[in-house]
Amino acid sequence: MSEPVVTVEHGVVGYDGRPVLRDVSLAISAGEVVAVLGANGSGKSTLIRAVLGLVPLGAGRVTLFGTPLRRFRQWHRIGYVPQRLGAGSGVPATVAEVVASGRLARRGILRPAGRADRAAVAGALRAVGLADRAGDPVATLSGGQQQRTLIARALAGQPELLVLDEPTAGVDAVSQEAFAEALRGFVTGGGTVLLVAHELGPLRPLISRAVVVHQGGIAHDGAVPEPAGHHADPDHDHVHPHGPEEPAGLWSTP
Ligand SMILES: Nc1ncnc2c1ncn2[C@@H]1O[C@H](COP(=O)(O)OP(=O)(O)OP(=O)(O)O)[C@@H](O)[C@H]1O
Repeated sequence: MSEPVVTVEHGVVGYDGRPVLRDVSLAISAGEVVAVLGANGSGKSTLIRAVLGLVPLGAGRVTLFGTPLRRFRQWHRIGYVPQRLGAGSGVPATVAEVVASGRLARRGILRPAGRADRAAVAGALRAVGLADRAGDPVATLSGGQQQRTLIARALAGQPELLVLDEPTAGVDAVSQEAFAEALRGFVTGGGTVLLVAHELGPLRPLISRAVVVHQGGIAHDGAVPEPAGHHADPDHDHVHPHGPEEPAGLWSTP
């Protein structure tokens, strides 16, 4: 089997001496689409930020594409979309400029954009359904369109791994569908995805594996849990047991 894209071994992360993740181990293989789920404040963002080296590990080990995190330099292989900034960030850049900034790690700051850069930007804009807004200032877009712009920015770098923190939170239904479509294209092309989500919505059919963070550890690693309320569906086959390990409130967070 090919080398895992991401591994976390006995990861411990805390802020100001307060532990958030106590002992987390995880391995993600190429082509997987892994959703990190869990209640508010359970440490989902902390987990993916630790994977990217944005918060330090108190103990344990992370590798990316087989290389220990501290020696990893091939950041062009990873696209990251952080949790959404608040509205009205006042960025005057156009949609195309923001997406083009996703090429910087590939082309180096000083080299002018070439044909491959322009093609990648155009392709990423098409993938998220924003080709017709390329010249518009980002600030004139809806929140969902702004989020799609950030996803296009990550796609433009033609990464092998996409890391997304709540990509569809507070995003309108049209943008959620557009995002799911873009992600489907990325995965069909062999990409690997690690995302944090509260609600999977239209992403649900794309997710191959769910990891539930609960009380500093991983409470579940496997099939995507059913959303709350699903049991009431008349066609729901009741075959799985309700164990005490089901974290309360997993699907009921706002
Ligand atoms: N930079 C920070 N400094 C101090 N504490 C932090 C910091 N970032 C997160 N925390 C705390 O760590 C805990 C986990 O936060 P994290 O953002 O990882 O959770 P989450 O599961 O992603 O939550 P949400 O679903 O609300 O985004 C929370 O109690 C949070 O308040």
